[in-house]
Amino acid sequence: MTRHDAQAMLDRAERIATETEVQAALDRLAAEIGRELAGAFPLVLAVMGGAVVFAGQLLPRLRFPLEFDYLHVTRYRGKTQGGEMEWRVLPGQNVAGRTVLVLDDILDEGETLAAIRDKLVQMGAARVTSAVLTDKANGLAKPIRADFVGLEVPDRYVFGCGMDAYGLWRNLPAIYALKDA
Ligand SMILES: O=P(O)(O)OC[C@H]1O[C@H](OP(=O)(O)OP(=O)(O)O)[C@H](O)[C@@H]1O
Ligand code: HPA
Repeated sequence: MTRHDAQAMLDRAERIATETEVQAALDRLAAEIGRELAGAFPLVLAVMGGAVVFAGQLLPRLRFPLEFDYLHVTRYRGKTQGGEMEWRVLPGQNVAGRTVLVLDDILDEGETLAAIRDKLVQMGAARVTSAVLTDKANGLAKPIRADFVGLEVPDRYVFGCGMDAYGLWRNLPAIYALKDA
């Protein structure tokens, strides 16, 4: 896709959450997470690459001791339909015995987060919790619920705030839905 195509995609998209709404959701999420996990010295794991913006904006709002690390798993790979799960970076061995907080940008069909939870449990995590910036209201019986949810998004392909559309626009501070999705 060219720079022109990328701009045209954004111009045709519908904004579904403003930057102000995203920032308010982050404030609320941080407060909720603090109430639940402040005393747990959690290991916070960002799911690369979609969680990069969410993690970067949430972490400075968490005012308690924690450790940070990341894992990388993908199943969309620049497409708008999920496929086979590909682990690129496994969680480190430091998860054993820990309370873990997984951060991801979106809970869609739930396959990715469920696989991460199963992996962390298998690796000996004492407790696995999760926070997602967005939860897609797609009516599916998802295999996992997130403990902390920033914003509900409609059943459309969304992008911005770390989420990509065809590999693009993770850098937007607001959330958009593709016109034709
Ligand atoms: O609930 P699901 O239907 O499993 O989808 C959610 C996952 O899909 C996206 O990752 P993607 O595979 O696009 O990789 P990315 O993080 O590099 O964008 C997103 O970051 C979540 O991890
Ligand atoms: O709607 C979406 N947008 C971006 N990434 C995603 N990964 C799963 N669903 C989505």
